[in-house]
Amino acid sequence: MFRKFRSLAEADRGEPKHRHSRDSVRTETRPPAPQAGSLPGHTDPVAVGMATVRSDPTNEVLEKIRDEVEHEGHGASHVFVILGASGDLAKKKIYPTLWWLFRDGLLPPKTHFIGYARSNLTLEEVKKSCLPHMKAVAGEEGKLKEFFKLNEYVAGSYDKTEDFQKLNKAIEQRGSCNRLFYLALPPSVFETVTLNIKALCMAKGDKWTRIVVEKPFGRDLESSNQLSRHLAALFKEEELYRIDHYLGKEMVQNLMVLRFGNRIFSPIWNRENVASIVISFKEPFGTQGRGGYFDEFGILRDVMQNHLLQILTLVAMEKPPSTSSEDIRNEKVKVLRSIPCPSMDNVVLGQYVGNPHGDNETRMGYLDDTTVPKGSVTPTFATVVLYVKNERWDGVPFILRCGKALNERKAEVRVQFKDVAGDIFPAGEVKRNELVIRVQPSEAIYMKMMAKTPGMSINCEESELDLTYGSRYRDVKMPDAYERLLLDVFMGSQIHFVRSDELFEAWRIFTPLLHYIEKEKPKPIEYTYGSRGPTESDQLMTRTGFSYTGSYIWKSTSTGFNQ
Ligand SMILES: NC(=O)C1=CN([C@@H]2O[C@H](COP(=O)(O)OP(=O)(O)OC[C@H]3O[C@@H](n4cnc5c(N)ncnc54)[C@H](OP(=O)(O)O)[C@@H]3O)[C@@H](O)[C@H]2O)C=CC1
Ligand SMILES: O=C1O[C@H](COP(=O)(O)O)[C@@H](O)[C@H](O)[C@H]1O
Repeated sequence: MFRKFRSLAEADRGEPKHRHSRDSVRTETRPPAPQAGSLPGHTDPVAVGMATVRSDPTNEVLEKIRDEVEHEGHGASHVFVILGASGDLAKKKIYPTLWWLFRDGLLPPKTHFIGYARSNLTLEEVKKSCLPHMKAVAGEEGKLKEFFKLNEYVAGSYDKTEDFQKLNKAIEQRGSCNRLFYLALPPSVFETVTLNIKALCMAKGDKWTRIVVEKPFGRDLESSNQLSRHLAALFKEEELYRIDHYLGKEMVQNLMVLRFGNRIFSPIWNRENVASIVISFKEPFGTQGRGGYFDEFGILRDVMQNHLLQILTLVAMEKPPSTSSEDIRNEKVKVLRSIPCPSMDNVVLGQYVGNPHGDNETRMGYLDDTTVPKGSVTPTFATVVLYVKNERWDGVPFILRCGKALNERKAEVRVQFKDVAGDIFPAGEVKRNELVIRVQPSEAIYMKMMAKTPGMSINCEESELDLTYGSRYRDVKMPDAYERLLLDVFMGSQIHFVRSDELFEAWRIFTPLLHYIEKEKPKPIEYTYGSRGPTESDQLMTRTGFSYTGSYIWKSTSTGFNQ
């Protein structure tokens, strides 16, 4: 009755050959409930099957998980502490995510939530600020009330011992419990907060503590290493969960299955066949008053060094021996270690200016944002071409592109294949194949390919094999990236979290470029709000191996697709 599926915990233990149905997991081969204090690799009954929860059109899996949570929960209490509870991330992402997980019965029973921040707030005030983002609907009032009943708010500084003693007391009120600390905090208080957690708030006895860390993980190699050393002195690597929320996105997670679950791609996934790989991130809005934060980091640190580079590793890595987090992350690190720092010739930096013909918002350039320092040269757009110097990829450009205030919202991976050798068709008729994995919006995988024009003609035309999720998986509700990732933290799976050596390599690749920008302050190329970015970016892409013909026309036949 229930679909056969593997839980993330099973995957993380690297058990490729087990294909238990949910029932068999429960009745026959289910691993023992984790002992309190267990760390990654041990199955948490709560999380079993979470990867497919929202994919089941009939919600049977969801029901089943609820049932298991209720009847087979191993009994430990959990306290989830949100440090920085008064902030933007907490109200827009963390509280809403916890609410959705709670609402769907996916959290362990006896989970409590403690918000902690300097502001003197009441729980009622925290609730008021989060509610608009929680998307609760009519009929959920009772459940919502239950959720907030499990919440409390503690006001305290980020550096005083007595405040963390107070926090610890609040946690202890919940009895002996596993503790999760989510650091939704500015980097400036990171060190003092973690020192205080370690000194005063760790779980006792057989219970575990997990620390979830949000980016930025430093601002260059040196500062990141310093932070890593600091954290390593306090916590074990398996206690640290460095979030890159792109690793929680459906299509990013799908890369593994697409690549290693299909025979068809593996033989062509190499330098013999691939001309270029473009990994893009586009946003149609500017800094929207967040310019103060953004200006300190710029688009390279904000998006490219983390999200796009993480995607690159999943596209380029060799097949790991198993699906365990360590095996996967070992392969990702190998890819990063094969990437030399980019040369300035292979970099285009841009900054948006207002569109004089636009509306109020789009008329504003980056420098018109009052929170941005005057004359800032911080890039809001970047294209950087990287090369993976290994046997599989040597010479293939990995073109990373990201920008704010562009013409559309889009994140995608575009694998462009080489021209057909010995072409027998009229010159220019046959275009390159492309495999496009659209991460957002409206998830899709499509292969652009040549086909005979239907009918009496014998011409070739561009067409596609199209897996549009909106029509193929019409009733599926995709979980938000944070939902998957927070559940992973509860279950102790680190597959979708960044390990410290990955972080080291990511900063190694980008630090010389970042330092060059800081020192030399090259003026970024202006591009208009709402455009595709600087034309110099297209030129760089063409020069390094991407070919754009502009001839492809997509005809949507799907009713489920709404772009
Ligand atoms: N299942 C589905 O939902 C499917 C949807 N489609 C849709 O069809 C449309 C076209 O498909 P797409 O694959 O993008 O094909 P296109 O050939 O239109 O675009 C290919 C690539 O070329 C880039 N590009 C666009 N204009 C230029 C230019 N002037 N110079 C250089 N590069 C350029 C685009 O980048 P840039 O981002 O900069 O514009 C894009 O990366 C898209 O909206 C796509 O989402 C297609 C197939 C299936
Ligand atoms: O990490 C970040 O990501 C968001 C984009 O996330 P998405 O899930 O909406 O694609 C970006 O807006 C922000 O600047 C950056 O810090």
